[in-house]
Amino acid sequence: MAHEFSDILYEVKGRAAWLTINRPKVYNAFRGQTLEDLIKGLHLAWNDKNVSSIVLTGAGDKAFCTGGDQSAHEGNYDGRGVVGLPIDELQGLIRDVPKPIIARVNGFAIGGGNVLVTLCDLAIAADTAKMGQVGPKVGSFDAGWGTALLARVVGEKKAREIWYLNETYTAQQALEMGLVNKVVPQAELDDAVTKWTETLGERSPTALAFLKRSFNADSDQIRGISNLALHAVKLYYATDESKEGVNAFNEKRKPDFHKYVD
Ligand SMILES: CC(C)(COP(=O)(O)OP(=O)(O)OC[C@H]1O[C@@H](n2cnc3c(N)ncnc32)[C@H](O)[C@@H]1OP(=O)(O)O)[C@@H](O)C(=O)NCCC(=O)NCCSC(=O)c1cc(O)c2ccccc2c1O
Repeated sequence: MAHEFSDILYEVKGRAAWLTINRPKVYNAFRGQTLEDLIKGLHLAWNDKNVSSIVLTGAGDKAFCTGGDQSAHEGNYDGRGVVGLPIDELQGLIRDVPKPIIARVNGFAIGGGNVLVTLCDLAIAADTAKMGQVGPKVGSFDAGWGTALLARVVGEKKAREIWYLNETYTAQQALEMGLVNKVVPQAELDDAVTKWTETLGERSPTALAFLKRSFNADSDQIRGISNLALHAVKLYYATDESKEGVNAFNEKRKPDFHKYVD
């Protein structure tokens, strides 16, 4: 059965559903509709008995996902939900789908894109991929999954460095800090991902589902911090300080936050 989406591609290959964010002109940044499509696609994959694992990726070779679409961000984003994006629903769903989700990191994974990698069960990166957080540079923050779960994955000092300094890390550095499981040459990315989806297709789905739930149970209180932080971000987005970050990115200049120091 063909499924119509505007912002993603949905394809079942073997026993895996591949969800590809298809907005290469904005480096696969997401707007409200992109998240609606991803949510629908994940539900499709969850309910498809032929699907035993899910691949999340971005179109082209430049970007996996660069987070919220800054051109669709005027105080709030352009969709539904607390900040105009059903981001809490998508992030929760990535954890709730009882099937392993592999991030196929084909390029930049920045901001909310990096949070998606953090949330996925597994991640394989092309050697050309680059990862990082930009929140304090662009007037945003994704606290909860973006911070507390990241700290579990890479360690607290590293997570603080990533969020405070906003450097861009290579795929090899991401591997060393435990943010991705494997790095392969870009030309071998699809083969590496397919090999893992084939292996997962041979494993007991019920055992995998129990394992995923058990890993989740240990960190699920972070969901509460995420929900709380989303409301904090909504208040922050209404400030001139946050708007300076968004405007600076869209105007391709450095932000000037000096006057906001308390
Ligand atoms: C990814 C980059 C580091 C690439 O830099 P580079 O210099 O190589 O290229 P350009 O900057 O010129 O980008 C090329 C091209 O793509 C457009 N683009 C890139 N990212 C975005 C984006 N996110 N939105 C819109 N457009 C984007 C860029 O404008 C260029 O277009 P041209 O037409 O001019 O060619 C660098 O681009 C970068 O740092 N991008 C990320 C910018 C960003 O601000 N991302 C959002 C961060 S905030 C966020 O993601 C976020 C998401 C959430 O879901 C949240 C949920 C809850 C709370 C907070 C959240 C949150 O903060």
